[in-house]
Amino acid sequence: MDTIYALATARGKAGVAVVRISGPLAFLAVEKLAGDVPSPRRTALRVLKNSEGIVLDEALVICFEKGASFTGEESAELQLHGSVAIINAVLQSLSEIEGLRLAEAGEFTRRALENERLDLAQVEGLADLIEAETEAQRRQALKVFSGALGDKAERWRSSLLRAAALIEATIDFADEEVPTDVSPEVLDLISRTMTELEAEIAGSKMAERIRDGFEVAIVGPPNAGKSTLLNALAGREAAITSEFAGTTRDIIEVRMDLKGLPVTLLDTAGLRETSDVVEAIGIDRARNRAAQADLRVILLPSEGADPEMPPQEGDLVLVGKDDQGALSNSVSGKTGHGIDAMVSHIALTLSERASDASTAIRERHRIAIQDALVSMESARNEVLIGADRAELAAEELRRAVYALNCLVGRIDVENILGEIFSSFCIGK
Ligand SMILES: Nc1nc2c(c(=O)[nH]1)N(C=O)[C@@H](CNc1ccc(C(=O)N[C@@H](CCC(=O)O)C(=O)O)cc1)CN2
Ligand SMILES: Nc1nc2c(ncn2[C@@H]2O[C@H](COP(=O)(O)OP(=O)(O)OP(=O)(O)O)[C@@H](O)[C@H]2O)c(=O)[nH]1
Ligand SMILES: [Mg+2]
Repeated sequence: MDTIYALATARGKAGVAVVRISGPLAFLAVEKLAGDVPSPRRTALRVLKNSEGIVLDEALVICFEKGASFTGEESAELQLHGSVAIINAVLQSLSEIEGLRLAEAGEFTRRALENERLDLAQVEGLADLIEAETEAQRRQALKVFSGALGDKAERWRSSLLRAAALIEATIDFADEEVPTDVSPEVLDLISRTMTELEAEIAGSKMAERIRDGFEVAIVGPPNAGKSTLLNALAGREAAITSEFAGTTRDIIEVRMDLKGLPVTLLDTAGLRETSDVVEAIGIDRARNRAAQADLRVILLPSEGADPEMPPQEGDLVLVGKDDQGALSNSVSGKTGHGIDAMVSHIALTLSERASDASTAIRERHRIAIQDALVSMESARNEVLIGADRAELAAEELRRAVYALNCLVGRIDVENILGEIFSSFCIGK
């Protein structure tokens, strides 16, 4: 096993930079740079020197013994002054030590997985935790990182294994005079587990939304003030505005943290009949994207005007350009009137939906759970057909267990690891 090292903090100037080392030679590397190996898990202030005795930095050094570290391996941290030159000098010195090499992206976490410090779902939670930009994303990722999905999978798994064991027992004792009928208990175990899996699937779309962000589209006729409103929300001139109807053509996207929720706001072309070919393309795009968005803010040019798109549940229909707030349902990108109320409504609507989110946060999870459900459904049918189908029922249950094993990465890991770790940074 190689000993790996990497900068664990972001590149560039910073107060402190952390270099991580993990593997069998981690302590040796510390000894070469710091002169000794400080007591494990205690911060020690040391002067770091390279092999020629040149002082590189005064740093805090922490050693973690094998079996008691993030990776599970012998590891160490060098907490340096965060200067580019110091980081480069320290990384250079480490590279000169025989048996050490620079870590690949996510390699520390990969080792934590291999040493069973984390399961696969936790690794994915950790990836999301590092990516998290809003409060909702942080909470969701932390839940998965702390093992919530793995815990559930373990419960489902043991229910299915128990059902399989009950069935297998009847196969072994099929010759007995009065075999006990286990099917009610088996059916109950399967049904209850299926209900839980179905709930998990139902909430997974919402969990993916929290991960990737909600889309909120601003739609309405040309000149309603859509782009001005977007700019007001974004706090910058993201879209061109003008007094000419038909100014916006492409969809303009602005990513925002809306009261803790990740939201991509979409400004769209004003909807109208037009003979301008390019404008018509823009209007087509606007309609399609807006129809797919999680929520629409439909801007009307005046009170009582017909909405350009039929509002769906949760959509906001507002009259634009109402600078003084003369109307109750209105907004002005120019004066900011009504914007707070609008943002509150959007945040409330989306967070109500977000509360249905499950711990299955990725498509991979949803597919594994769906696979398990298909097998459980078949198992249930076999049990219902009768005792002579016991072997088939047990086989289907084993298949469902296999799918759950994939979910937490007990098996079939290698081919998905590459994809998962490609999103990690070096040093994690
Ligand atoms: N400086 C520093 N801060 C950090 C990390 C780190 O590696 N270094 N982390 C890294 O991502 C996170 C903390 N996660 C960690 C998880 C496990 C262990 C660890 O040593 N685990 C041992 C001992 C557990 C214990 O003492 O209770 C183990 O699991 O055996 C360390 C950090 C966030 N902050
Ligand atoms: N008084 C007032 N004028 C506004 C307001 N919002 C926009 N305007 C003006 O109305 C005109 C059109 O604004 P835009 O934001 O470009 O309108 P739009 O809905 O994006 O128009 P298209 O891109 O053509 O669909 C510009 O001259 C803006 O300055 C507002 O809240 N109050
Ligand atoms: Mg516009």
